[in-house]
Amino acid sequence: MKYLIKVPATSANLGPGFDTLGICWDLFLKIYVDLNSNEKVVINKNKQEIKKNDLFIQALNYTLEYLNIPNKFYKIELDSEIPIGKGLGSSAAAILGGISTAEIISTKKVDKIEKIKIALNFENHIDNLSACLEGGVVTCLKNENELSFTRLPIKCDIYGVIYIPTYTIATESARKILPLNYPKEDVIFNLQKLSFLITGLVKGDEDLIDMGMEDKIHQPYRFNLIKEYTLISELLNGKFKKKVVLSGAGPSLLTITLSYQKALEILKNLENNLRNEIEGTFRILKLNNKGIEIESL
Ligand SMILES: Nc1ncnc2c1ncn2[C@@H]1O[C@H](COP(=O)(O)OP(=O)(O)O)[C@@H](O)[C@H]1O
Ligand SMILES: N[C@@H](CCOP(=O)(O)O)C(=O)O
Repeated sequence: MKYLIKVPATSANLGPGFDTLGICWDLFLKIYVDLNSNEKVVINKNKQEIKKNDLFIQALNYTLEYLNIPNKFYKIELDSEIPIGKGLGSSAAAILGGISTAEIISTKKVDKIEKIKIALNFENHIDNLSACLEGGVVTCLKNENELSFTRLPIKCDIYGVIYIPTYTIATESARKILPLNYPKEDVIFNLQKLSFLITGLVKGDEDLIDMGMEDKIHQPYRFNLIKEYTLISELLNGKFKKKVVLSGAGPSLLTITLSYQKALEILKNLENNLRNEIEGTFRILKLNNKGIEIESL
């Protein structure tokens, strides 16, 4: 038996939805699982063996043990399109990829909340995790008593134009720089912006989305780490009246639009104007409404 598991990239936060909102993209960690194997091996697409401390292997082994699966053989090949440490949820994809692979190997069903609970042993970002599992745009809830997520009822297409710098920022360090407490005005600012953003996404109203894509909880501290922010946001603000947010904890920068033509226009403009000034890459991402997919090969 052979399977392909496609685990999507995600952008957490979307500006004001810090630790709350996540969007799922058509960009994947692809996991090829062959159960007709007489060894246990996990390799990358260059046929190099993956190290045991990799999050995928850790989550796979943890889940196999959790499901009480005695030694089974498998050959797994990982082929990832998701850049690591750029704010596109590569770690959430690796963890959920490991959990979903264990599910396939074991033939036991693990429900979505159980998957999140297993994943929380490895990282705490329920915004990435729930968007990756569920697809679409997801809002999530985690406190001492509750763990839940739900997908926004969005009917429109959504395109992200994303700038991916050449350097990485570890999410852990981008969290350490945030304050412990916030002024009431900043919290109110975010609540108001988040309400507009969610309403704009649900109504398919790009003006409301643009009004909502601002934040005072994490971005003012994190933008300082991203030297290209001012150039990119001035261009997008001036020419297209668009807001730029961090994808996750950064360093990637993101704007969203409901029209592919507009996404293309923004992309070309950014590339043409900033080609000689910045080193990273621009690309268009499309909303993925499916979340994790499993195909028999
Ligand atoms: N298979 C893997 N894929 C992605 N990240 C991994 C993997 N295994 C371990 N990691 C760790 O997770 C980090 C990336 O996670 P994070 O900083 O949250 O960024 P991202 O936005 O890409 O998820 C890497 O620097 C690495 O230390
Ligand atoms: N809400 C988290 C999301 C981190 O996402 P990542 O893709 O950058 O790991 C945060 O903002 O810290």
